[in-house]
Amino acid sequence: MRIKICGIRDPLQGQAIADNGATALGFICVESSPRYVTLEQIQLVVAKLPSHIDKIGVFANANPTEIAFIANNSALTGVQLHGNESPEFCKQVREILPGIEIIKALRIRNVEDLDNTATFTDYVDTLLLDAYHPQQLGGTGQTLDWNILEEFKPGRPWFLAGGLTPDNIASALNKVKPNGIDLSSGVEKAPADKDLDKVAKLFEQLTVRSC
Ligand SMILES: O=C(O)c1ccccc1NCC(=O)[C@H](O)[C@H](O)COP(=O)(O)O
Repeated sequence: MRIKICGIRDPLQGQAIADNGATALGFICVESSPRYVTLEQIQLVVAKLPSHIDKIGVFANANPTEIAFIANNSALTGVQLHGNESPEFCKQVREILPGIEIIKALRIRNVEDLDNTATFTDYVDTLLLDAYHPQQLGGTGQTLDWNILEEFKPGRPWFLAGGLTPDNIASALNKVKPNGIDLSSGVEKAPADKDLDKVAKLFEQLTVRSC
């Protein structure tokens, strides 16, 4: 299973989280977020990471040229579109960035929102399901309704996100069978300042489950 830890800013924290077993790290390229990172900060983190770690830039309603500039200049392996991007927009980004994983994040309120994920299947590599919050796009710490996800089998691999923590990850994975998980505030001391003890506890929980 893929394990993505999002909202990384500090190079040493990024390295430690990768050493713990994360398969992907996420960088928030959304200026209004308290986890925002500049291109230069991403470059410093990426320089410390092994090549097998996926490096994902998170954007929201950004210009495709800006997305491509950051992706190409920081060796990102993927971009996560976390705003109101349309399937057509995802297709455009995929054409501009061939060879880069395109992840579409969708904020799920109900079964209708879940059904809407099918409109993206042909235009993205991966889906990410996050909780809905009326004011914030992501990193909210809110969980979505796992009950409606029990039978969710989209035509693309998918990440479960939204309010996951070392304390609830086992319950989430008992109900839901995603291809990956994504955590941010559940393993933080403060926005973009990751708590390495919580990260270690997360991996302990995941190891216990896989035994
Ligand atoms: O984390 C942010 O601040 C953020 C801001 C704007 C768009 C997306 C953002 N985060 C995207 C992520 O992938 C988070 O990991 C995801 O929302 C889950 O966050 P959390 O509920 O805190 O685990």
